[in-house]
Amino acid sequence: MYVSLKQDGGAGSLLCGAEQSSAAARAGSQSWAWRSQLGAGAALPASPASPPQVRLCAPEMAAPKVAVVGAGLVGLSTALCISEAFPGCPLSVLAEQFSPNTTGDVAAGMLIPHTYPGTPIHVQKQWFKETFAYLFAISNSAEASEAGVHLVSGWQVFKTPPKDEVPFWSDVVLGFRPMSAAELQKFPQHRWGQAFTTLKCDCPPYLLWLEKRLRAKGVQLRTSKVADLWELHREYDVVVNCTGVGAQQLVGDRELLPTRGQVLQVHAPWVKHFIRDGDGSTYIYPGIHSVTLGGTREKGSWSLSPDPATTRDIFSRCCSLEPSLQRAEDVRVKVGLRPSRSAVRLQREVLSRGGAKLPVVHNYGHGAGGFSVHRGTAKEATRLVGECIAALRGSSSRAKL
Ligand SMILES: Cc1cc2nc3c(=O)[nH]c(=O)nc-3n(C[C@H](O)[C@H](O)[C@H](O)COP(=O)(O)OP(=O)(O)OC[C@H]3O[C@@H](n4cnc5c(N)ncnc54)[C@H](O)[C@@H]3O)c2cc1C
Ligand SMILES: O=C([O-])CC(=O)C(=O)O
Repeated sequence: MYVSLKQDGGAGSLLCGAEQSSAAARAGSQSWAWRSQLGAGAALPASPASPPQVRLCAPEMAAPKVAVVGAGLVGLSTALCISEAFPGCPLSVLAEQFSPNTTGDVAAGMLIPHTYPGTPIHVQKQWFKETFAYLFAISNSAEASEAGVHLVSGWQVFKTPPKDEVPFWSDVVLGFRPMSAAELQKFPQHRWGQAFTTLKCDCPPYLLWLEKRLRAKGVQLRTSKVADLWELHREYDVVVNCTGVGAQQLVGDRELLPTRGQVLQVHAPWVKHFIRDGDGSTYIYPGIHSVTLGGTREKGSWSLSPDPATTRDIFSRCCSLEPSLQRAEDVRVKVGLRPSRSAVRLQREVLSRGGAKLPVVHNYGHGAGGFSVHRGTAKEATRLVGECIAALRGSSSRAKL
């Protein structure tokens, strides 16, 4: 894959080859030109693997106003992708909560995919690949420490070898291999394991980095609870729904359920490698400033209160994997609700009332794997926003005939 540097409106942006060619394909079907807002972003370095910028020119129609509802990992990364692809469209992020009060602020932010049974594996793999490539570029840039994005190596250990010894994501992470006998000696209760290097996004830093990039691009970030997406139709032309588990109430999605997760964050700076029990119940994930110990998965529970018995249980399970954690200090307990669904909902919908219409793009339901796929799903949501804009243009020019 080749990389080229594109100067545009005063702000450089790195576009990778594959994205440039799809940009050309998409731009071919849209021939508008929006006012460029790129000047505001000139102080920041280029975004790694930015999506294509589509120049749209419709003198007869103002640039469509876009609202992203939700300021968690998914809302912020989707807004960033939209602002990179459609720099002339006024964009706002509206959310009841921002970092440090979102689900991603609880998560370890490890890139180890979880399988969505309702999404084809090749699609999940593509989302993971795009996300990995995007974050790998950040981890290799001078932005890495501010963004909280870093490489981490370690082991996933199993009491009995899994059916799928080589998971679909094995050629995306770095250096995937079976563990050696010497490595397995560290885990006397486990018989088999995988060693690899992956990426981790520490939060809040990663979320704050996304917010900073959005502000630099002139995106408005507003605290606001939306009771009904339709209430946005007077002010916005396209709405993107990234409300996580909040979508259950907002759009009445009964397939979406919370999966409660409790984790501990501890000070144990000597722990440098991640350890994950292959059954997913117990994990130790070292970050830049603390180590995340987990976890739990309680389907259907909406409780955000930490449970002291669960805290003791997590600590004891982690100590049995890594006994040196007995010396860990400064234990903080966090709880979050994973937005669980059989498949991420990535879909266009047109709401209509009394003859008026509001195009909506849904992007929610990332469950336990939001970090692993967020850039890939943000790109797909951005493509769907492009379709909404093209449809608006079509109806605007038909109305003029
Ligand atoms: C304990 C735990 C550990 C995890 N570990 C990992 C991991 O290591 N790797 C990984 O890939 N994933 C992990 N995850 C999963 C990951 O954190 C989630 O998939 C991801 O954070 C979901 O992001 P989101 O933006 O969809 O949701 P959220 O962060 O919940 O954001 C939803 C946003 O929508 C807003 N909102 C909701 N309703 C409304 C409304 N009506 N009006 C206005 N705003 C609204 C909220 O205020 C918020 O801003 C973990 C999750 C948990 C809980
Ligand atoms: O399972 C893991 O490795 C971490 C995670 O994604 C979660 O707890 O949701």
